[in-house]
Amino acid sequence: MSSAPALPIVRLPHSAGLDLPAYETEGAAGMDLRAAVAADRPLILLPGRRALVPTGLVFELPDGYEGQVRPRSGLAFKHGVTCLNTPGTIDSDYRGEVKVLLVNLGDEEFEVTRGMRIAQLVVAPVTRMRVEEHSLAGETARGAGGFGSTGTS
Ligand SMILES: O=c1ccn([C@H]2C[C@H](O)[C@@H](COP(=O)(O)OP(=O)(O)OP(=O)(O)O)O2)c(=O)[nH]1
Ligand SMILES: [Mg+2]
Repeated sequence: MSSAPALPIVRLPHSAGLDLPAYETEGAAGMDLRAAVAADRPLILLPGRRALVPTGLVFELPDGYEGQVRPRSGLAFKHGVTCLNTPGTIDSDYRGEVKVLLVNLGDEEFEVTRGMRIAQLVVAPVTRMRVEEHSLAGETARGAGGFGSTGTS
């Protein structure tokens, strides 16, 4: 990982003392993001409700990359807690605090505590295209078929 591109991160006061996002294993694709809620005020996520959870961090993603905020499968499996807008998109020119939009799809309330690993950030290259308007779409074998047009067997 020493040759990996640098990801500059600015820490906001409310994430003081929290571990920075980190890859938990050698081959992990995502670095886990931690909740920067107050230690004495955990966030209670009632069933069916959503909340924007602060990370207390500003990312300066290098030009040509995006951040994808993705759910953690453990939280989803054990508690029904996931990211509502998955994957959340962090633009390389975004200089605000990265937040995680959690939703509780389970049937019990869920407590988000300070430092809890609530989501993971995957950094991916972005391809941007120049949009050109045309009057006719080129022909292909598929044509307009979709939504199961090729059958199930
Ligand atoms: O899970 C997320 C998704 C987005 N963002 C931040 C970073 C991103 O660059 C910005 C805008 O996100 P997006 O483009 O998805 O939201 P929008 O509704 O289109 O807002 P905008 O009009 O600001 O682009 O919000 C987060 O912190 N967490
Ligand atoms: Mg947008």
